[in-house]
Formats: sequence, C-alpha cells, structure tokens
Amino acid sequence: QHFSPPHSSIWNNQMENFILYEELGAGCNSVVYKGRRKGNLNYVAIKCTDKTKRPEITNHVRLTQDLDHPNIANFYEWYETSNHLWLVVELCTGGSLESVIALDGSLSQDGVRRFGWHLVKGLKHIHELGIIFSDLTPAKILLDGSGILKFGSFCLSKAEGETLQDFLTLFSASEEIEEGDSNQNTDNLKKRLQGSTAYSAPEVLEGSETNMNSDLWSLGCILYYMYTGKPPFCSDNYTELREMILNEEPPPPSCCSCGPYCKVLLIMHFIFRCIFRMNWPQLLAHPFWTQIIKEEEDSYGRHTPRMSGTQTSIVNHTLLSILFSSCSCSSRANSVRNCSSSDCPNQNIAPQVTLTTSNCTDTTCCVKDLLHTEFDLTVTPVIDNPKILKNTPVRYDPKTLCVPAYSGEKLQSLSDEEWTVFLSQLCSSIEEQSHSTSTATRSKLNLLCYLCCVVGHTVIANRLINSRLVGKHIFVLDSLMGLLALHCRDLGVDSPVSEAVSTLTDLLRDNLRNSKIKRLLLPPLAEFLYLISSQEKKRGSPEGLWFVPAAAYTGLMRSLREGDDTAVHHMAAKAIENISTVLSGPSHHLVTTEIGSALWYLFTHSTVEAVRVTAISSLSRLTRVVPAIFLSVIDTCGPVAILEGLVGTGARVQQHLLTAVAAALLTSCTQTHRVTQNRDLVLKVLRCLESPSTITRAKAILLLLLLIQDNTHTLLYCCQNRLVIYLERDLRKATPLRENPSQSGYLSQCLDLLIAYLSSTAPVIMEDVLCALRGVIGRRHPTTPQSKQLKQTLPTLSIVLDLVSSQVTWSKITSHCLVLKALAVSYIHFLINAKQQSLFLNTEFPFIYQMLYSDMFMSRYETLLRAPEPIPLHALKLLVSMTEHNGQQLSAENQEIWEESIHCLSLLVQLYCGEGPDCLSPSCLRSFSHVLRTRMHTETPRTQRTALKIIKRLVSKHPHKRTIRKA
Ligand SMILES: Nc1ncnc2c1ncn2[C@@H]1O[C@H](COP(=O)(O)OP(=O)(O)OP(=O)(O)O)[C@@H](O)[C@H]1O
Repeated sequence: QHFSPPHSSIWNNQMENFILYEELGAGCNSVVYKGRRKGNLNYVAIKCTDKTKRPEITNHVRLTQDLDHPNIANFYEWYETSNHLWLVVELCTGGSLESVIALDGSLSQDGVRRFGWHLVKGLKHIHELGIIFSDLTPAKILLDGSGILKFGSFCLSKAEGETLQDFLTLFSASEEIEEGDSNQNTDNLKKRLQGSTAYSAPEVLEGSETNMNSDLWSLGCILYYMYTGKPPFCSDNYTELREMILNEEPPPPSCCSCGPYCKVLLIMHFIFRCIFRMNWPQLLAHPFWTQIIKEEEDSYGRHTPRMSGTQTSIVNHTLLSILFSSCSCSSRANSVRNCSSSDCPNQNIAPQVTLTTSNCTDTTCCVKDLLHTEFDLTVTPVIDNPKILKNTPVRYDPKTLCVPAYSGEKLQSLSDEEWTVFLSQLCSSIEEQSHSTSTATRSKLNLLCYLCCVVGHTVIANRLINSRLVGKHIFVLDSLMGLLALHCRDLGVDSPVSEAVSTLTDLLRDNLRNSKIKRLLLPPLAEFLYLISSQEKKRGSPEGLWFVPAAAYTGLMRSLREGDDTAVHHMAAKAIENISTVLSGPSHHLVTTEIGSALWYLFTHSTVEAVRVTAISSLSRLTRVVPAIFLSVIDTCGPVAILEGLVGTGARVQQHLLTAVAAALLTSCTQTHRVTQNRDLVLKVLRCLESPSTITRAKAILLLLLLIQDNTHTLLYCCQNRLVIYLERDLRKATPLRENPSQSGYLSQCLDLLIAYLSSTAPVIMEDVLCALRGVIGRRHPTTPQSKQLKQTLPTLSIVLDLVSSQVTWSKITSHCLVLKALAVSYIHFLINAKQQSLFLNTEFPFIYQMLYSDMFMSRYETLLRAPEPIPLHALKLLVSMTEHNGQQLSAENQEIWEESIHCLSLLVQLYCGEGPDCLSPSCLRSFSHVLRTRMHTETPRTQRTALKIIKRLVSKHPHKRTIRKA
C-alpha cells in the first residue's frame, strides 16, 4: 500500500501540468516519452505502461525512490490513470547501451574502461544498499546527454535475500484481474522473470535466485559485449545457449585493440567459472581501472576549491569511500558497528564488539570491522586511579559522624521514607557545617570520607546524584561528586548534574594555573562528562539532555597542554580517552585537530610511559570517530615521524599507534601511498610481527593489509622480508600464546583475513604474470614495453611461490589451480632465465599455456591437491630450488645440464598434470630417472630430500607405480 501510486483523478489534474514530446522508445506494454513539467525547463522521461505491469512498476518505485547516484537514472514521481501507470524519471537522451553498441559495433578499450567504470560504480552503490539488480542487460542501461551510463529499469530487481517472484506475485494478486486472465498473467510473469538468458549467470539458469555474484557475472558479460559487440555466449536457440553458458568458455576476445588488462579482466570473469569469477575486491583492484581512477581523482582535485589539509583529507576520504570503500554487501545496517559502552555494568570494560569477517567481502571493510576491539575501548576511572595519582585509603570515624553511620548495604535497603529522612539529615549537616566557622573542618572531612566509602554502591550513587545534594553542595563535596558520577548508572533527566559540571568548569577556568586545584577538579569533571556522554548515548539522544558548557571541553584541552604537572596531563588525557569511547552530542567538541596535535605532543614529549599510553590511546579513539584528526597529525609530522613511534616502545603504545595509523589510512589513499613509498616504514610495521604480544601482531597484520592492498610491490617487499615466515609461525602457533585466549582468537581472525586476502590476490598476480607472458608468445624478441612488463610482473611470481611452497599457508590457500599455475609459470620463469628471454617462447610456452587452461588438467589437479601429502607441493619445491639454484649458472654455458634439467622439469609437469598417452611413458620415466641419477648427487641435501620424497610418493601411491618402479 505504501507504494500505491496517486489516484487517477489526481493524475488527470497532474497530467495538465506535463507536456509530452516525442516518443523515445517502447518496451513490451510500455511507451517512453520525452516530457516536461510546465514552468520547468528540465526535461524528463515519462514512461506510460499498461496496468498489467503494476507489480514491476511498483517494484521499481520501491527500490529506486531513495536512490541517488550519478550512475542510476533518478526516479521522480508516478501516477495512475484509468488504464495506465505513469512513471516520471530522469531523461537519458543517449538511448540504451544496446542501441549505442548496435550503432558503433563495439567500443575501444578506453571506451570500455570509461563506460565499464560507470557500471562498476553504479552497481557497487546498488549492492551497498542491499539491492540485487538481477536482470542486468545492455537494454537496461541508459546513456544520458553528457555521456554517463545509468542503470535504468529496476522493475525486476529485488532486495537481497528476497524472492522476486513472491513479491511480484503479491502485487499481481492485488490487481483486480478477471478470472481467466489470472493464469495467463502468472505465465507472463514467469516469462518476464527469466530475464535475458545471454547475460544470466550459470547458477541462475540452473534455478538459483539472483545474487550479487550473478550480477557481477552479468556485468562481465556486458563488458565483453561492449568490447566485442556480442555477448560472450550467443545462440538463437534457448537450450543451446543455456548449455553453452553452463559448460563452455567464451571465445577469448580477439579484437586487436584489446589491451592485456582488459583481456585478463574478461578472461578472469569467465574462464574457470566459479574459481575465477571476480568478486568486488578483485574487480575494483584490477589494474584495468587504475588509469580511470587516477583520472577521476585528478579531476576531483582540480575541480575542488582550495581547502585546508583536514578538509582535503575528508573530501579525499569521501571520494575514496565512494570508489573503493567497503561493500558491506548485505545491507547498510551491516556496515555500521555499534560501539556504545553505555550499558557496561562495571564501567571498566566497554561491551565486546562481535568480530566477524564473514559478512565482509571487501578487505578494507573487514579491517575496519576488526580494527577496534573491546580492548581498545576499555574505560578506566580518572578519579582514584592509582596509575595517575597514588591515593591513601579513605577512612572515617563512625562515632563522630553527624549522620547515622549506615553501612553501604543498609543504605541500599532503606525505604523511600527512610532515605528521605537520611538525605535531609545529610543536607542540613552540610549546610550547618558550611555556615559554621569553628570545628567544622574535621567533621566535614569525616562526613566526606564516610560518603566516599559508601557511594561505591550503584543504588546509593544513583539516589544521591539525582538528589538536590549535587548542585547545592558541590564546593564541599567535589571529589565525592566524582565518585558519584563514577558509580552512577542511571542519570535522571532532572538530575542537577549540569549545575555540578558548570560549577566545576568555572572553578577550573579560575584556577587554570593552579595544578593542585586542577588535580582536585579534573577527576570529578572527567567522570561527569563521561557519565553524561554515556547516558546520552544510552538514550540515543543526539542533542545534549544535560547541558555541558563548551568551556568544560576547552578546560580539558588546555589542561592537556599547559603547565608541567604530569598528573594533570594524565587526567585530561584519560578524560578524553573515556569520553571519546562514547562520543555523543556535545562531546563532539572534543574532536578537533587541536586536541589531536596536543595529544600527539603529549605522546611524543612525556617521559612517563603511562601518560604516553593514555595519550596515544585517546588519539586512537578519537581517530576511530573522525579519522581526519590523526590524518592532520600525519600531514603535519609526516609518516616517518609517526611510525618512528613504533620503535623501542612497549606493546601497548605499539598497539594504539598501529590502530590509530590504520584507522587514519583506512580513509586516505594519499597517506597510504606515502607510507608504502618508504620501504623503511613498511619494514617497521613488518617488524611488529616479531612482537611477543599477540595484539600487537594482530594490529600490525591489519595495518599491513592496508599497505599491501592494491600494491603488489609492497606485498612483494613484505614477502622478501619474511612475511610468510611470520605467518607460518602464528598459524602453527609455534609461540605459545601466553596471553588471554580471546586475544589469540583476535589474532587468528586477523590472520584469517590476511590469508583470505592473499589467497584472493595470488590468482590475480598469477594472471598478471601470465598476461605478461601471453603477450610475448610467438615473438623472438619481446618489444620494449613487453620486456618492461615482464620485468615488472615476473618477480611478483615469487609472492605466489612463497605462499604455495609454505606448508602452512599453502593449506589455507584453497584455489586449486594456483599451485598448478605456479608450477608451470616458475618452469617458464626458469626457461626465461636459462634462455635469456628468447626462442623457447615459440615452442614451449604455448604448450604450457594450453595445459594450464585445459579441463582435463584442472580436474586432475584437484584430486592431487586433496591428497594428504600433495605431490605438487613437493614438485614445486624441487622446481623452485632448481630454478633458484641453476637459473643463473645455466644461462648459456652449460648446455648439457640445462637440457637435463629441462627434461626433469618437463617430466615433473607431465607427471603431475598429464593424462595423455605420453604421460608416464617409459621413455619419459627413463629420462626422468636418468636425470635424477646423474644430477642428484650434486644437489643440495634439501633438494635431494624433496626429490626423494616425490619419488617415494610416486612409487607408493601412483596408479602406475609398477612402471615407475621399473624405471
Ligand atoms: N529514462 C529514459 N530516458 C530516455 N529514454 C528512455 C528512458 N527509459 C527508457 N527509454 C527508452 O525507452 C525504451 C523502452 O524503455 P523501457 O524501460 O520501457 O524498456 P524495457 O525495460 O525493455 O521495457 P519492458 O520491460 O516493458 O520491455 C528504452 O529502450 C529506451 O530507448
């Protein structure tokens, strides 16, 4: 009902307000006109549809009415007349993508990149809002007057998790349809739901509901279509087309203008189907888009008016978050993490944040989710905190007490009447004492001490703080007030806390230079401000329920900077630390770059470790709320000075600093780039993986993830500097985890995330390497750009080799064809070294390449990988060590050894992968055994051991073991 269009009578009136121009196009049961509202110069598109399409139109309206994105055609309004529904949407004068391609035949690589990027951005936005586009075809994509592609019709789209048919049937059912039409209508609906087969993902053709992955499949088909002018699979016959999509690979795009990146992008989409179908992170990270992202960033920079550093960072952040940021993928709600600590029972620990990576498909999003743990949001008291000031225990003398010396338990159990009596006794004693001049002081102190001892009970604290005692007697009881605030859990709206805060603020302002008084005033003020913040958060009130003068926050800030009293500095920093954990309403006054730099100054200049820890922890918490705070510190000091802080400090400082840097870099590509440009800095973060603290190691992993993301060369550098060894150590749990098991759980989550990232990146790297090699097939001498590309990409192969040749990471990397590819490519690499990049490419490479992509190869490989002690891993190790060992020596001089090794390697490849008649043929095996016999004694013991293992395994497990034994 919510989506019912306005009634026909209204539309008849409305109709007079619109002018219809020419027809723009027609669909089945619909005509689209150009139109304009009278008195308005903006043209619109007006779609007039038959009422049988009410379910789809209703669906379109409900899904698009809140969408606002440059790559989605805007919805404006809709109406109903007696026979039609009318939809007013954004005008796209360029027609559909289908009509563009029909005219142009196909697009150039640049065209595909530019248009493809529009589609990527639009679809990403759609997915981020939890919508599945479903029927993604070129006919549904429109081109506006300025050359921007827009997603047009959402008639067959749906919210994630929904079954579209149910939704549409519901609306069909609500239509007043004649009996006889009902069946026909259901049939029509089913037909319409089938969408366009040519762009449907295999699983959808097999009956699954559409989902984000199937949308991405269709997106791949459209990229292919833009490029070649045809969808990847075409046939006029439905059954034939379905079979093709389910079982075949599309012909590789062969257009001469097709650049390598574009080809890889398309190949990755289709070849190997489920294994290699791209997901969002892979798609966004693909080098095909690099140029356009850069162009967009540049033009964004050009068109943006000059801004201060902080503003620029924030804008950059916005731009980047539009382009790259997390795709929480299921719905908006999933991406928001609730870090409220308002309900924590003991005020000591903020509630545990559920750490999960399962919903995240984007690394940045997962890092963001994992970055702050309950440990980072711990709240400790400012008042009576022995780490700030040593306290002497409070005692009182019950005999001379001017009120009944009830114990805490007794006080809690007082009835309302008894409590009122006690309270009035208390107030009148305080009043008397404040007027008297002689013996008051001792008695006053005794009363204060008594109250301090009993207010630790929440019920008593709640009762007192909501009483008239608070506002009236603040002068006498300021530290008591702090204790009340510390223990109170339920603040009444009428509680006079504002009065207390204002009084404390005034006192602080009047005594800014007096450290002794500040030591007395800051703790209660800090407790009050935290109490107010957390209570406001608890009530979900964005506006201040209790008035706090801005001067209170200014007072905290000034206490952070002025004077040289360490305790005062510490108190102010701790106050900010606590408040920033639950930032709400007015406490946003704290989030300023000034406070950021004051905390950084305190961190870098204080000589007391506890103060440094609190300062950097506060800064980290503020950065969690507004990353620009720490970004402006990084802007000012430079990343070198910032990461210097990691060296030679305690684990806690490292943890907070790593967290703050990661939280800031999450939003700034520029700063991330600055860090990765400096290898020393990357190394500093990497070295944190040696820390004995599991939390430090976990945080370092998260920061490293941000640094290596989309940066293969930084990843390569990390691998060269023992990244995989560090991972192995933690994955094996070689170091006993002495700390809290939940902390080691946290480390495992971070490790899993890194491994997941590596396992999704390894195939991409491999594909880039293959792409570089593919370019030189059939060439005697690669061109200069090809050599350059080879030079750049081939070394990155060692990342994959590192990962697949480590027992531990290998078992985590589940992509079945990866090891196989690494095997073959390192073989090629070996050949390149040996033959100095020529000749062999004509003969050897096409063979290997063909093998890599053959079905037979793939199916066989999976079985081998599943074996408990997989052969390929050993083969790979042997291969790697031989490659490393012989690569240089063999270049040209030692032809004999080179040939033998080639035999050996080629045999390995065939042994593990081949199934044809030649595989394991007696002659192959003979030459293999010959190579082993003659070469093995010169090999290192490690290589010999590996070779022996392989042989042992071959002999005992292989189906052709007899032949092998004989050989
Ligand atoms: N917003 C628009 N601006 C300009 N032209 C449009 C717009 N929307 C549609 N058109 C044109 O009208 C044609 C038909 O659009 P319509 O949305 O009805 O197509 P359709 O989705 O194929 O319809 P159906 O599902 O009813 O077959 C499109 O091919 C396009 O040329």
